[in-house]
Amino acid sequence: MAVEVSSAPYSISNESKSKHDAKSGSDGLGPLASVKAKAGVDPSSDSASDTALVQRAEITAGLADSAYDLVAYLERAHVHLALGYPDLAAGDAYRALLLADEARNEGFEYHDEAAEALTRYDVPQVLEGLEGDSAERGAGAAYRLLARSLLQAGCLSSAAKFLKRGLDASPNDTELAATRQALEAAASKRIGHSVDIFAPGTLPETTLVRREVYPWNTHEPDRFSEESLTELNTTLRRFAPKCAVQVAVLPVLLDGVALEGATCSQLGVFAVEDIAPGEKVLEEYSLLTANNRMKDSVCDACSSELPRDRDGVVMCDECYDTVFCSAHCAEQAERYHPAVCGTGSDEIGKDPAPHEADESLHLLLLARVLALASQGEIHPLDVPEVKYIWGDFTPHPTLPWSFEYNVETPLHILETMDVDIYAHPEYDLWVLNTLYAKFRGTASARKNPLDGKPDVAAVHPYWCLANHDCDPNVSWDWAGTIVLRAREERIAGVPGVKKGQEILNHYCDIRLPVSERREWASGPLGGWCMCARCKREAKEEEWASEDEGAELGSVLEDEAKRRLAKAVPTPAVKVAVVERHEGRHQMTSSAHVVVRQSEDWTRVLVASKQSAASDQWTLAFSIDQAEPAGLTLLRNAHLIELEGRLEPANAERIETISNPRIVRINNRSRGPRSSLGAPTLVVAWHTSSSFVLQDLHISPDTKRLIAEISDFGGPISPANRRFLPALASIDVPDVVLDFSQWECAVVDPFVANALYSTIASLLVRGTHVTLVDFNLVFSCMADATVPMRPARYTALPRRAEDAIKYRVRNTLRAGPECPDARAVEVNVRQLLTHLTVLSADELRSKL
Ligand SMILES: C[S@@+](CC[C@H](N)C(=O)[O-])C[C@H]1O[C@@H](n2cnc3c(N)ncnc32)[C@H](O)[C@@H]1O
Repeated sequence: MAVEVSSAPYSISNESKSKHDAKSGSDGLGPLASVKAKAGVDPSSDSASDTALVQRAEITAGLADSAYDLVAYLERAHVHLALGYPDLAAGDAYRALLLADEARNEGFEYHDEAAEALTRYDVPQVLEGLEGDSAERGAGAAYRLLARSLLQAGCLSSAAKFLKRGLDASPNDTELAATRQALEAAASKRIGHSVDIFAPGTLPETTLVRREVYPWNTHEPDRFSEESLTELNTTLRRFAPKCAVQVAVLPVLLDGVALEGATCSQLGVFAVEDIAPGEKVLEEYSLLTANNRMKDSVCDACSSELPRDRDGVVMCDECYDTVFCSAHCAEQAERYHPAVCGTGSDEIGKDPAPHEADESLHLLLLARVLALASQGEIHPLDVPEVKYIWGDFTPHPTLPWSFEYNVETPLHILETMDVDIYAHPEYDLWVLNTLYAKFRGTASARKNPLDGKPDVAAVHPYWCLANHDCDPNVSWDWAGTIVLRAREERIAGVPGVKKGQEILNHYCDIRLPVSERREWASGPLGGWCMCARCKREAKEEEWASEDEGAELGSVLEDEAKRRLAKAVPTPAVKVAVVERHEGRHQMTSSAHVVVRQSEDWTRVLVASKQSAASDQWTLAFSIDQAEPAGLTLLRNAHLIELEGRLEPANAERIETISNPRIVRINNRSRGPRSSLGAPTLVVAWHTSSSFVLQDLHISPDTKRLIAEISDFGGPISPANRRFLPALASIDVPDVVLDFSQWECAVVDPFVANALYSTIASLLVRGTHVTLVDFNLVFSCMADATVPMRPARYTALPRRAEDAIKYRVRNTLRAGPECPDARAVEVNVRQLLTHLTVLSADELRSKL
C-alpha cells in the first residue's frame, strides 16, 4: 500500500473557524444535523471531509459509552488519517495498542474492561487480515497504524520503532513491508543518503506542525466578543488597574522577509489612563510555571528562588519534598498540587539532556495544566491560565511535535496521576496539541546562570497579551510575579504611556542590532518584526552594507582582544606526557599548561606553552566542545605538577603499590595508575581533575571499587561533575561511593545530577552500588528539603531514591531495546534492589 509522506500534518486554520464552532450545535436540528453540528460541520454540507468529521463525532460518542474499546480507537485513527491528522491517528493507535496490552495481560488494571469490549465484535473490519486472537490482532493493527501515521506526521524515529515491533510480531505482514519501503525512502530524502532505519539514533524524531483549531473544538472562545473582553478585563483590572485588553491591528509577519501593508486583528493591552514613566503597569501572579531541574531551590508554585535562609518557606505535609516560597503559594497550590502529591508524576521531564531543555519545559507546563484541570475538575482548555491564549499565529508549521513529548509522556504523566486515560476524553491528543500550541510563543523562560540552559518557564496569560515592539514603552521583570513597568527612557519614543496608547512589550533583547533582534523575536512573533524601529534600522543597514565587511572584521578582532585581556592565567602547570609502548610507560614529551576556570564555572580554559620562557597562549577551549588537543594532552599526562590555585591537591605524583589486598590510589599517588589485581581498589577523590580515572587499568581480579568522594576543593566543582561519570565507566561488579569525607559544603545541582546519573548508570549495568554516609552529602544539596539528619542515618532519603529511579527509568527507556512502559517499571524496581546504604562504620566492619 502506498503511503503518503508529509511533514506538515496540520491543515489550514484561522480564527474565524473557531467562531464558526462557537455558533454550531444550535437547538432544533434533526439527529444527523445535530451530529454534524457537534462535529463542527455545516448541517447542509455533504463533502468527504465533512462525512469523516461526522464519523469522528459518532465514534467519539461511542467511546464515551465504551471507553476501553480498542476497535473504536483504531477506527477513529483511520478517520483521523482521512481528515489529514496523522498525529491524532498516531495518538489513537497508541491507545489501541495500550488497550491490546490490557486485554492480553490479566494482571493489568483495565484487563477486564478491555477484554470485555472485544467480546462485542465478531471480526471487525479494522482487524481483518490479521492473525491471532482479537487482542493480538488489535496490537497488529495498532502497529500498522502507528508506523504509518507517524511516518506521515514526520516522526521517523518513532515510526521505525513501531514498525520494528510490528515486524517482529508479524514478519510477513505486507502492509508493514510497504510502510518500511516508504519509511526508507522518506528517511533517505530527509537525511540525504540511504540509512539503516532500525539503527538506533539514526532517524530524526521531531517534526514541525502548525496551530490547528480543530473543527470539533468547542472550547476556543471567541476572543473578540464582548463577553470574552469583559471577562478578561474584569480580571486584568485587579492587577493592572490602568489597562484594558482591546482589539489591536497588527502587521502580518513572514519569516525571513519584510512584508509591507498586510494587517490582521488580534488582542493587545492598552492604557485606559495615563501611566507615568517608572510607574508599575501590571503585576501578575501565575501558577502556570515549570522548572526542569530535579534538585532546584525554587518554589513549586511560582518558580521564584527560595530564600536562602528558608524563612517563610512552607513544605507540603503529605509529600515532604514539595516546597513553596510562602504560605500564599502553598495556598494557591491547592489548585493543582493535590492532584500530583506523592504520585511521582512531577518528576517526569526533569533533568533533561541539554538539547531537550526547551521541550521539557513545555512538557512540564502541560503537566501543570493537566494537574490544574484534574484538581479543578474542569476541561484543560477551560483552565483560566490558558483559556484566552491564542498561541501560535503563523500560517506555516513552527511548532515542534514528537511522539515522545506529545503522546507518550503526557499519557505517562496522566497515568502516574492516577487518571484513567480511557475514561477521560478531555485529555485527548487534540487537547494536548492545542495546549502546547498555546504555550509556544507565550511562555517566558529563564536561563540557569551556571550553564545558560533554560530551566524555569512560566506562562502569564495577561502579560502575554501585550504585543511586541523593539522600542517598547515598558520593561519586564519576573521573580515570583511578573511586573511590567513604564520605561523611563526609550530609544526614540516618549517615556510613559498616554491613555489610549498600546502597552508595547519586548520579546527580544532590544540592545541588539536589527538583524539579530529579528532573528531572536521571529520565534514568538512568527516572522520578522516590522515595528517602526526595525524598518528604520533595516534601511540604514542596507545603506551601510558596502562598508560592512571591513567594519565586521575590526569588531571581531576587538572582541577577541577584549576576551584575551580578561584571561588572567594562574601559575603554569608542568605536564609530562607518558605513552604506553610495548606494555611500558615512556615519557614522550612535556609541556607547561595554564589551567584556569572561567567565571561562570562552566568552562575550563587551558593554555599551553611550548616552553616556560614563552608567555604566549596558544590554545583556549571549552570542555563542552569536541575534544581539543590540549585536553588530550592533559588526559594523557601521567605526571602532573600543578601549582595552580585551583588544583593544589595534584601537587604530588601518582603512585603504584603492588599486590596489596586493597590498593588505595588517589590523585597524590605516584606512578602509572593500575589496580594490579587487588581485590579492592580505593580511589580517593578530592574534587580536582578526573584524569586519574581515564586510563586506570582494572584487572579482572578487582571485585570492588571504593571511591572516596570529598568536597575538598570547593562546593561548585566542574571536576566532580566529570569525575562521577568517569567512575561509571569503570567496570567492576561492586562499587562503593564513600561520602564520609564530605565536609558539608553545598552540593551544586550539576554535581547532584552527575551523582544520581552515575548511580543509575552503574545500576543499569548490573553493578551493585553501596552509598556510604550518603545522608551527609544529601543534606548538603542545594535544595535538600529534609532537615539535617544524623550522619549515620542509613536510609536513602525519598527524594534521592526518586531521583535515582527517574534516571534508571530514563536510561532503560533510552536504550536500544527499549521495553514497554510496564516492563521498564518492573526492571526499575528490580535494579533498585541492588542499591545499599551504609554508614562508614558498617563499611569498615565489612572490609
Ligand atoms: C504573546 S502574543 C501577544 C498577544 C496576541 N496579540 C493575542 O492576540 O493574544 C504574541 C503574538 O502576537 C502577535 N504580535 C505581537 N507583537 C507583534 C508585532 N509587533 N507585530 C505583529 N504581530 C505581533 C504575533 O502574532 C505573536 O505571535
